[in-house]
Amino acid sequence: MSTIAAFYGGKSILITGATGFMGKVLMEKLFRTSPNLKVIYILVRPKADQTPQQRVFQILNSKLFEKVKEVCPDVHEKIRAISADLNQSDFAISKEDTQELLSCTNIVFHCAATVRFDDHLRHAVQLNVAATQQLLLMASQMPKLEAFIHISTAYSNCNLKHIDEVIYPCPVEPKKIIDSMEWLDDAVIDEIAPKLIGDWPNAYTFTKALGEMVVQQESRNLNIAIIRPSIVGATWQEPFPGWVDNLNGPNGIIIATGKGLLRALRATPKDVLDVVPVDIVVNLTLAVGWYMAVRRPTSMLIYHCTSGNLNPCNWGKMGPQVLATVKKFPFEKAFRRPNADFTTNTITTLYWNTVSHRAPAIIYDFCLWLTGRKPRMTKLMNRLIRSLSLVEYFIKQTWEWSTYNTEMLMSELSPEDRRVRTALT
Ligand SMILES: CCCCCCCCCCCCCCCCCCCCCC(=O)SCCNC(=O)CCNC(=O)[C@H](O)C(C)(C)COP(=O)(O)OP(=O)(O)OC[C@H]1O[C@@H](n2cnc3c(N)ncnc32)[C@H](O)[C@@H]1OP(=O)(O)O
Ligand SMILES: NC(=O)C1=CN([C@@H]2O[C@H](COP(=O)(O)OP(=O)(O)OC[C@H]3O[C@@H](n4cnc5c(N)ncnc54)[C@H](OP(=O)(O)O)[C@@H]3O)[C@@H](O)[C@H]2O)C=CC1
Repeated sequence: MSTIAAFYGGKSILITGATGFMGKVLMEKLFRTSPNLKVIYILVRPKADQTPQQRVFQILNSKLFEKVKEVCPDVHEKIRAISADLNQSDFAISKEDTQELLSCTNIVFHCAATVRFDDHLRHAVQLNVAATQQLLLMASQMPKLEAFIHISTAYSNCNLKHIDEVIYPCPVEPKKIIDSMEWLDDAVIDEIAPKLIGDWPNAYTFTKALGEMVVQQESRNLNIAIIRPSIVGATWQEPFPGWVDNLNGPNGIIIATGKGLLRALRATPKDVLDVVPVDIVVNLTLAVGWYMAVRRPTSMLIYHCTSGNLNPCNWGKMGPQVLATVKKFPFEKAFRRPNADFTTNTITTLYWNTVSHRAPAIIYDFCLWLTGRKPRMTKLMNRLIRSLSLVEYFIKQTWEWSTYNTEMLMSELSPEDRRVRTALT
């Protein structure tokens, strides 16, 4: 058994964001490789008229957890869904549940966040900054806590071109932002948000940077690490290739290409696109949890989970591979046969958006209308074009991330663990 997997045996683990894309894969890996762990506490909010327990039941019965049921048949007993809402100042967790979390937790993985690029600043601050501050306060009251792992993003300092594994000071003090959100109304926040966000592209990356500052300021005597993944894509190997459950990041664009919706994408073929599979991010996350708890570094460490300088992939390689794959494995109910190409400037992008995206959608909807069916393609195409405009910032430029700490950690792993966890190189 791997040293890292053995480490998590008998542990009580708290995961926030466990119902999300990354959180599910993290939870699955823990149950599959450390079935003798004691318990995984997950903070779950009620959603779409499902109770937290119903949501957990649905996740455990999904394809992602098929292997877990074989190696950890008592998984239902080992998962503790705690009703919580990180939008509330006290997380709306009951006193009993809070007491159990504080007295039992050994490891915290903080994955929860709002990852939308168009979120209101108030919501992004509450979730990505204030909730992190509140969780750190809780963690400081956990006598058995061995490590606190905070998931940030490699783009928290995307206003810089070269990013080291350090925390960069933000121009605004996080506590002041949190306090001001409590008394400013939405209209005023909308007015001042662009000035507050400054040269960050959106509220998401700005509040993730603030969240890192809060982790640094409120670390007290906690044993903390921050992980910064770049663009996280579908699973590469574990528990099986190609698993994804959302349209975020690359997923929506690849699916839109496969469905024949996307015909033109503004990107420069030679530019490196920094994508990492979610199982690689999770492997690093578990390795960091083990390293921080066992080796106890004297200071907080930041780990970049990026592929650009270890195993670079550029658009000129990624694009044709995606096209070939979606042609080889065609999507059901595709709008058109997949075919797409890069545009390299605003004019050609506007032209192809009109000719290949908007016009065919309008014609298709007109036919739907003529035949008495509800038009829907124009709305979907506009959503896709809007999504592309929001991710364009991340596509049209490249960054350099140093990976010294991540490579140092890899060198500390046993041969067995290194075999499993170092697919980045
Ligand atoms: C040769 C050419 C080959 C071409 C192929 C080559 C491919 C190669 C690989 C490509 C690599 C690209 C890299 C991208 C860079 C990512 C940068 C991430 C960097 C930071 C990473 C992070 O650290 S964090 C990352 C996660 N954070 C996001 O990535 C948030 C984005 N996202 C949103 O911020 C919201 O999504 C946003 C957009 C507001 C919409 O918001 P919205 O309200 O309009 O839409 P919603 O998402 O709410 O979805 C409501 C309805 O729209 C439908 N829909 C949504 N997206 C859709 C879509 N793309 N295509 C169709 N349909 C879509 C959905 O199915 C729903 O349908 P329904 O209503 O029926 O349920
Ligand atoms: N995906 C990516 O490309 C990247 C992601 N990251 C980071 O990884 C982490 C996980 O991202 P990802 O899994 O993609 O995000 P998801 O949006 O898939 O998951 C977000 C998680 O946070 C939870 N959450 C959101 N709001 C609340 C709330 N009010 N109360 C309780 N829980 C809440 C969600 O719960 P619910 O299911 O109820 O909505 C969900 O479990 C984030 O910190 C993100 O910044 C970093 C780099 C890249």
